[in-house]
Amino acid sequence: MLFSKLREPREYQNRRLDSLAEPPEVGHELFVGLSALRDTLSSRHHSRDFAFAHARYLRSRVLALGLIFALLSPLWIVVDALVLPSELLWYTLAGRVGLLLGLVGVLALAYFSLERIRRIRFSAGMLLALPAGFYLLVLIMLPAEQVRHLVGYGFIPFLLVAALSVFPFTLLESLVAGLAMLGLLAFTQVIDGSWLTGRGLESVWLLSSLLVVSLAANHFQLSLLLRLYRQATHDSLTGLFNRGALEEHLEKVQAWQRDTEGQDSLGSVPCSLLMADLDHFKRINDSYGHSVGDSVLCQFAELLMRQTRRHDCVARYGGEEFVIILVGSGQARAMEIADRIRRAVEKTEFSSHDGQSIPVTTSIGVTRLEQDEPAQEAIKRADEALYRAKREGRNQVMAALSPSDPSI
Ligand SMILES: Nc1nc2c(ncn2[C@@H]2O[C@H](COP(=O)(O)OP(=O)(O)OP(=O)(O)O)[C@@H](O)[C@H]2O)c(=O)[nH]1
Repeated sequence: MLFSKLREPREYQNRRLDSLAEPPEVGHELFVGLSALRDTLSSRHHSRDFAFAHARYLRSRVLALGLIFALLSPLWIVVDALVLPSELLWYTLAGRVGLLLGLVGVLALAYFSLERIRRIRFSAGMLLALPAGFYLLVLIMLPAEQVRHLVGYGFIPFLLVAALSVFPFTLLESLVAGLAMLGLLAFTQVIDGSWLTGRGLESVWLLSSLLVVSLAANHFQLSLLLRLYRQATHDSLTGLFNRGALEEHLEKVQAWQRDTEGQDSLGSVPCSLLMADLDHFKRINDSYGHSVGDSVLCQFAELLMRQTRRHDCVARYGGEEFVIILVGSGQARAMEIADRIRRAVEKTEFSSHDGQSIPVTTSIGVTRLEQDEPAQEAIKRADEALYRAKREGRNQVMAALSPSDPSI
C-alpha cells in the first residue's frame, strides 16, 4: 500500500504536517500532547520555514521587552539614589549605564536581524543575560555587608524567570535560563547569609514554581504558534505546502540562488519548477465519488513526496495541480525527474476505498527557475508547458520555452 511505504518516516513527518487535520480518536489527545511536547522541547524537529516564522515572532518579543527593560532600568536610579549611600551609588550607576548600553545594543542587533535566526536567538538570550550579569556584578563588586542596602535588586531573578513566559522559547532553552537564575539566586543567598534558611528555601521554592509556570506558558505558546503556522501554510487535505507558502518559498529559493552566486566558479545553483496535473481527474470524481477523488489526491501527494528530496518543495497549487521546486537541478535533470514521476504515477496502483484499482496518469510542465525573474513568470511558463502536454495527448512531460526565447 502506498501509505505504508514511507522512505524515511522522520524526514517525511517534517515535511508533511497534516496530522492536525485528522479527527480526534480514542487516545488521540495523548498522542497529540506527546507529539506537541516533542515539538516544544527543542527546535530539532522544526522545519526550516517554521524556524524563520518562529524567529520573526521571537524578534518582535525581544524588541518589545528590550524596550521596556531599557526604559525601566534607568528609572530605578531614582530608588538607588534614595536608599543607597553615595559611595555605593556610583557602583550601581556605572553598572546601570553599562546595562543600558548593552540593552540598546541588543535592541539594535534584533532590529537589524530580520530573517537571521541565530542572531535573533542570541539577542533574546542576551536580553535575559544582561540584567542577570548586571546583578551578579553588583553582588561581586559590593562589599558583602553592603548588599543589604540594595533595594529592588533581589527580584531580578524572579522578573527574568517570569519574562521567560513572554517568549516562545523551547522548553530546553527556558530550562537552561531558569536553572541559571536559580544559580544566581543561590549565589545571592550565600552572600546575604540566607542560604538553607527558612527564608532562603521559600525564595528557591517560589522561583522554581515560577519557572514551572513559565515552562507551561512556553509549551502552550509554542504549540499554538506551530498549530497556527501549519494551518496557515499547509493544505489541509494533502498536508503539502499551500499556494501562499509556495510563493513565499519560491522567493526564498531565488534569494538563496542570488546569495550563492559567485561563491564558486560555477555560478548560481540551478533550480527548476515542475507543474503537475492529474489527467481527466473530473472522471475519477464522477465515477468513484468526490471522497475517492480526495483520496487519489492524497496518494498522489505521497508519491510526489517520495519521488523528491528533503530540500525540494512540493506544494498543492490548487485543485488537482501541484508544483514542485527542484533545488540544484537544471532543466535537463528536471526533465528526467519529471519523467520518472510520470512513469511512477502510471505504474502505481491508486485505489478506491473498497480496494478497486484506479488508473491515474499525470501531465507535467517543466521550467528553469531564474533567480531574477518574478516567481509568477516561472509558474506561468510551467503552466503553459503543462497545457501543451495536455494538448499533445496527456501523460507526458513538456519543457517550457526558455525565458530568453524571443518567441515568448
Ligand atoms: N475530489 C476533489 N476534486 C477536486 C478538488 N479540487 C478540484 N477538484 C476537481 O478536479 C476536477 C478538475 O477538472 P478539470 O479542470 O476539468 O480537469 P480534468 O478533468 O483533470 O481534465 P484535464 O486536466 O484536462 O486532464 C474538477 O472536477 C474539480 O471539481 C478536491 O480537492 N477534491
